[in-house]
Amino acid sequence: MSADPRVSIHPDSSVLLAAIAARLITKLVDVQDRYGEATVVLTGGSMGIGTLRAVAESPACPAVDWSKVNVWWGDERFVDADSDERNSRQAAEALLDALPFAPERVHVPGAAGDFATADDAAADYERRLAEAAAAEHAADYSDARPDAPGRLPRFDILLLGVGPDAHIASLFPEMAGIRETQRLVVGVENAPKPPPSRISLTLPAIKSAQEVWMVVAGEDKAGAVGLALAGAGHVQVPAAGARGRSRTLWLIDAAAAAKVPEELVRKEPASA
Ligand SMILES: O=C(O)[C@H](O)[C@@H](O)[C@H](O)[C@H](O)COP(=O)(O)O
Repeated sequence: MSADPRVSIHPDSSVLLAAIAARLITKLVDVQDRYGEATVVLTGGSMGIGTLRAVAESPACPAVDWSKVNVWWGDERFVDADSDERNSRQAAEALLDALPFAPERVHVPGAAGDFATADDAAADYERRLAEAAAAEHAADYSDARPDAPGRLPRFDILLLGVGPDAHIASLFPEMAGIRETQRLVVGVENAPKPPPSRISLTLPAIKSAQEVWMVVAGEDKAGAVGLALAGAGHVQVPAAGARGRSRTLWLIDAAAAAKVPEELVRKEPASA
């Protein structure tokens, strides 16, 4: 089961980021109302980190009980733990350090100093996901979630940026990661976007999320966005394969929307 994409276009990237932040806060509050906790999967890049900064700046930020938010990463750069290139470190600076997140709920993928290879760190991350899935299974959170797949905890919202080549997380066109159908996490070497070593959820893991939100801005993304929404194959255009179980939301600015098929466009009010 997966949801067809819906597209929401905002005039520019700063309006877009504020709108994504408002939407994310509202969604986290709704999920917490229902289950007592909520799970978000973060991503890197300017839009992934910009979203977190916008959440921190939002007046509605305190509406979320941040101590009951579970955090995972859709991908991480396999570099030393204290490197500024780490998605998790950038996320900490943008949002997590300023709020009362519970350390045991924040699941940072392994770093280069702790594992010999990105594959080793990926295997560790996959094991931790399975442990979280098993723990959830014993708790109310999963009782309310009969559709949760066995090897993954439930992901309520999974954020993805999109590269100009249409990569998502660290799944790049034509490479092994985007072709993976069994493993949930892979180590990636020779990524075309630096740094070259990375860890990434695979498409089956991404597609387990209840909601997948694609957060994209800039005219250099228009081609990738247009192809993805026109239904290209996911091996060539990884972003085309990203789908949530109940919602697939493309939150994009006008520049990135230049090549979106007209029938998919749903205009947001400028003030949204
Ligand atoms: O670690 C990373 O580099 C990312 O997770 C990557 O998938 C990113 O989200 C896209 O490249 C979009 O990045 P921008 O938002 O900066 O264009």
